[in-house]
Amino acid sequence: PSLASARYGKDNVRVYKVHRNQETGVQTVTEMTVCCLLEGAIETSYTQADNSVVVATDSIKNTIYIKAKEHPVHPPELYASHLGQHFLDKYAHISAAHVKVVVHRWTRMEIDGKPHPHSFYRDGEEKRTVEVAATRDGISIKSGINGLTVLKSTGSAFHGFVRDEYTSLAETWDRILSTDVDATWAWKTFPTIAAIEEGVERFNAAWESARNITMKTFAEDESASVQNTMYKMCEQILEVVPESEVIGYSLPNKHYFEIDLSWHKGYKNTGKDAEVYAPQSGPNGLIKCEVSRS
Ligand SMILES: O=c1[nH]c(=O)c2nn[nH]c2[nH]1
Repeated sequence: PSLASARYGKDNVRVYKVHRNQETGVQTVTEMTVCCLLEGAIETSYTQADNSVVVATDSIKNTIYIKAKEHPVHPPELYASHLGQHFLDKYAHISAAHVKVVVHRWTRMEIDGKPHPHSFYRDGEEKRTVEVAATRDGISIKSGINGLTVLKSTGSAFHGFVRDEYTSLAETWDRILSTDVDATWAWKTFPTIAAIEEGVERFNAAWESARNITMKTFAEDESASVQNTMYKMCEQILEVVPESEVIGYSLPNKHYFEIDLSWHKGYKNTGKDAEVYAPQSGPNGLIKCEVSRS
């Protein structure tokens, strides 16, 4: 047997960092969960119990905190790139560092109509994500939004699909559409950290654009299907984020079933009279796509 692939490191490293503006007293917080895995000339640690090539996962965990102290943690793309590049610079036998950063929401409270200097709340379990692969050929970055749960009560249809002896689903011109948005945008590979720092504002701008495009398209599109609506989102993000190369979406179709209540005093609760629905935990549709620039 031979080792086909190997990477190891520390997962679920929770990091919090505060920035204190001494002049204004305004404090800003970032909370993230980090996974950092290393690849390289580490085969003998698996095949021959040779630990001399192992940067301990505990040391990797320490490095995650130290790099958060040394570098900005926002935008997460910059922090993840600094963290990944560190392992290439420090350990000649490491060929790649794979860093995943999941940023949690701490939205500043507005108290009596004013932003509070040091109080925040979790307005949703939506996450901002970054996956970085730092290699000696450059740094590839995939940014994303995960767990943004949305629903529209109309403006969604699904008809004209294959109808055969396996089909029981009724066609609809007016249905609820709900999903948990998992969107990603992969950047052109950056040759160096310097190239990333040059124009670093691109990352926050892209996240804002992707989030706004997702919500606006979801809300305004007279959706013919999840497939077509998500494709429209991809087209727009490619256009608005010129350095993006591939846009991906993975959208569960979280069904809300009509409930026929006609057995009870002839209640009308289906079709255009439907008001009370049964939200389904599963099964759910799952619609995926990746759209590239060319
Ligand atoms: O938007 C949808 N796409 C599908 O492929 C599908 N299949 N059942 N319902 C569906 N809704």
